[in-house]
Amino acid sequence: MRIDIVTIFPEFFRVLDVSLLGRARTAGLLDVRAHDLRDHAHDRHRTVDDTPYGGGAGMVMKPEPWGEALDGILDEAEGAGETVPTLIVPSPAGEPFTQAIAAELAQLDHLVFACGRYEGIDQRVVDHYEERMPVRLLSLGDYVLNGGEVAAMAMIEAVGRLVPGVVGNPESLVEESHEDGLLEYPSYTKPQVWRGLEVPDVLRSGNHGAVAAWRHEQRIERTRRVRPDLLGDDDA
Ligand SMILES: CN1CCCC[C@@H]1Cn1ccc2ccc(-c3n[nH]c(N)c3C#N)cc21
Repeated sequence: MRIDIVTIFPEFFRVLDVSLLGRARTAGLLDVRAHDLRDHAHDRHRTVDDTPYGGGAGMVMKPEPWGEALDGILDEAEGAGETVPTLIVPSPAGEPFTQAIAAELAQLDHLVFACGRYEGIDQRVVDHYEERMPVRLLSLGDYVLNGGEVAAMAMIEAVGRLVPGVVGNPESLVEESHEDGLLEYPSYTKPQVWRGLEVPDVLRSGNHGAVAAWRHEQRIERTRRVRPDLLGDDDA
């Protein structure tokens, strides 16, 4: 999978050079490229924002630098005969980002993240590119961030780890929280007793059926307690 990120803070994504996603990049499973939006602003101050039409506080990101940056990525993809990438725009006004959407995006060949700042990106950027490529406005959650970078990072990690081959043991992706609508079961490791707290006996029983049943019951109980909204009416 190729992932392009357009941002005024490309250095923010250097963290993607480490850990699991860093190894995936080295292995060629993920091709992540961060682009500096200011490289596409050609005035002396490399200006990417301006005052909002209609007045109001704050500044809005100008459409021209976005057009030049996104055209460059699209033109390269089209020139290489690749499938048209999907544009992901992190936004508090977007559709809630979920594990199901992460799994859907992990099937695609090429994602482009447009990370806004200030009060957001001129609406005509989304309107224009909806004519050229699939566009998804996605929200990380119901709270306000200062820009799209943190959301893009979270989405890239959630999607990247689902790309085949990135996670060494695909089994570890099964029964994760939200993977099948339930929260994950509690995990334990040695020592058997820590500060007077013991590992549940069933986990040391060697009875795999009993362990599986206990873990499933723990998932349902934890989901019912913490996230009853995830359960159907007859399970809540
Ligand atoms: C604060 N400032 C004025 C109010 C509107 C937002 C703006 C800041 N801002 C600019 C671009 C941008 C993109 C995403 C997000 C964002 N916030 N919360 C989420 N779940 C997000 C996502 N995903 C915030 C952004």
